[in-house]
Amino acid sequence: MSELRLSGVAVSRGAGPVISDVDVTLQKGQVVALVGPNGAGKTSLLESVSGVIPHSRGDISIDGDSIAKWSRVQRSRAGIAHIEQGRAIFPSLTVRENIMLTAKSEAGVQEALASFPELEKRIDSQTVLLSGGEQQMVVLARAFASKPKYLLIDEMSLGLAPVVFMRILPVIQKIAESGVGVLLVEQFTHLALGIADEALVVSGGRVSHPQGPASDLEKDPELLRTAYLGS
Ligand SMILES: Nc1ncnc2c1ncn2[C@@H]1O[C@H](COP(=O)(O)OP(=O)(O)OP(=O)(O)O)[C@@H](O)[C@H]1O
Repeated sequence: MSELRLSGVAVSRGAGPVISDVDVTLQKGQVVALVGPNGAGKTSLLESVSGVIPHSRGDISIDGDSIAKWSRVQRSRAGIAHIEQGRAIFPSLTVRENIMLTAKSEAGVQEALASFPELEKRIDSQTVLLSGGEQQMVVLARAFASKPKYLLIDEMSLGLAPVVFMRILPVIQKIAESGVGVLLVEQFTHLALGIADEALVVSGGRVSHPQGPASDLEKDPELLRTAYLGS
């Protein structure tokens, strides 16, 4: 089965677990939104999947193989890409040079650019000269050029106006349609639910609404509010 699976995962930081008992299944081509209030443990969870920090309980597997003991590099080679919070670009490099870091060849850059037409005209600009939204496109293009199977995205909208982020969302959707499983952590909950196939809510270090159709939460503000409150 081609899927990234978290089963009963807990992640500890310092004194004890910041998030526990999380089950997530992410299939290729699917967008799963992981939403919840600040401090709920979303970033910690993504970090435990890509191997930035270890998980303390449960199991994480891809395509049926446990990756619990794998290093960050092994997970990345197996196809897990992680866009961490903040604009992780190299500002003094051009857009082409940034994408080349993962694409490795000019053909790979061209292939990535086909999904990011907005970047084509800026390809030889220094990335620092781009707008915040364009810089996030570069971050996405670089992740896409690494040909991930699973892409973890942590709050790409930070520092962006919703209207700017709304230009990025269809690109994330297109990446998923190309066969990548996307686990999306996003502060603009409704925008994330709008492109997600499935969603779960975490609150107070627990899953307060288990993974299910994103439309259930999108259409029912009371259900979403209750889940955010953690009850
Ligand atoms: N490096 C760290 N060391 C110790 N505790 C941390 C560390 N990073 C986060 N925490 C704590 O872990 C808990 C979960 O934080 P985390 O950033 O994972 O949540 P989040 O849901 O992503 O929140 P936000 O939306 O604000 O980023 C918080 O109580 C936070 O204070």
